[in-house]
Amino acid sequence: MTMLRAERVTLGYGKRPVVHDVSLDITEGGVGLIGESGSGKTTLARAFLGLLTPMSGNIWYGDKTLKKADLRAFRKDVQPVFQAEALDPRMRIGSSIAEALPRGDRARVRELLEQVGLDPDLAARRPHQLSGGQRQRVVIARALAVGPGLLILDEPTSALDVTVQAKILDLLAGLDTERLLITHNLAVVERLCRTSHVLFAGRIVESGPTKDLLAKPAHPYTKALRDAVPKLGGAPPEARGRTEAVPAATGCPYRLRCPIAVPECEQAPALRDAGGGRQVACHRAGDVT
Ligand SMILES: Nc1ncnc2c1ncn2[C@@H]1O[C@H](COP(=O)(O)OP(=O)(O)OP(=O)(O)O)[C@@H](O)[C@H]1O
Repeated sequence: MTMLRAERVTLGYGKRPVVHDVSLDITEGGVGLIGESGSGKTTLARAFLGLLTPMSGNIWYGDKTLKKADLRAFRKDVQPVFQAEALDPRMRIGSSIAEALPRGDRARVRELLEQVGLDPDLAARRPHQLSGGQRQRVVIARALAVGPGLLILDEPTSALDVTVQAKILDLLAGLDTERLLITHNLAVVERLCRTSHVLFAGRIVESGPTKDLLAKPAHPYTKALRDAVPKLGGAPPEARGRTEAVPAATGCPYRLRCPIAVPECEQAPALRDAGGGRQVACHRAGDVT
């Protein structure tokens, strides 16, 4: 079942588009948006939350566009999970969660704290009296308060150390709520997202089942992301192409960094079907391995 759908969405600030002609469905099993800083992940998430109106294209919620949807129902059903730093430092944890509940139901606050693996007595504390991992659990409890069908998570674990990260990922994996997850961390999408989309310079360059995409990337950028994951005790990742080059304004946006670019890449490749539920925008997709 598709909960939300972006249909040929272009997004920007002022007149400057930063996400170009993106189509994607939020389906069961978790959907990941992967890409480096500035690739447009947060911008796309803001559009899915109804906080940014597309310059063109539509966001569909069921059979209605967000412009026409019942926004009260939508706001209950689709909840953001913000970074833990967004918690009000002056408010007690219990009040922060109660604020999200109708009539500030205190018994429900305790239930929610238990659901995210926290001692309900922590409700009396303020955010600075909790660890980073505990704070992130509070943020998740707050998002779950209204019983959403979909969580939109922006780097939910990036501020945490690896062992705490793993516990938060276990918690998220155990929830029966759908999720759209934004991250630059491939291990996170591997754990939580059945399907992933790789964004580069505001364009989807590759999509497909996460496992297949990481096992056998069809786009050189996906491969570079995968190969850049540091391995403990391993050699540093091989530097390929010019990793610092800005995206090309014309043709394939990745071509200035791409180690296998050819003159044909001056023409922008379309996102095309690559079989097995995968799509890729690369003239050299067959040569990436
Ligand atoms: N409020 C804003 N006003 C103008 N430009 C913006 C605004 N927010 C983001 N941008 C620009 O839009 C582009 C995409 O930014 P976005 O935050 O969506 O990327 P991101 O992939 O989420 O990056 P990060 O991982 O660093 O959060 C960038 O070029 C950024 O400078």
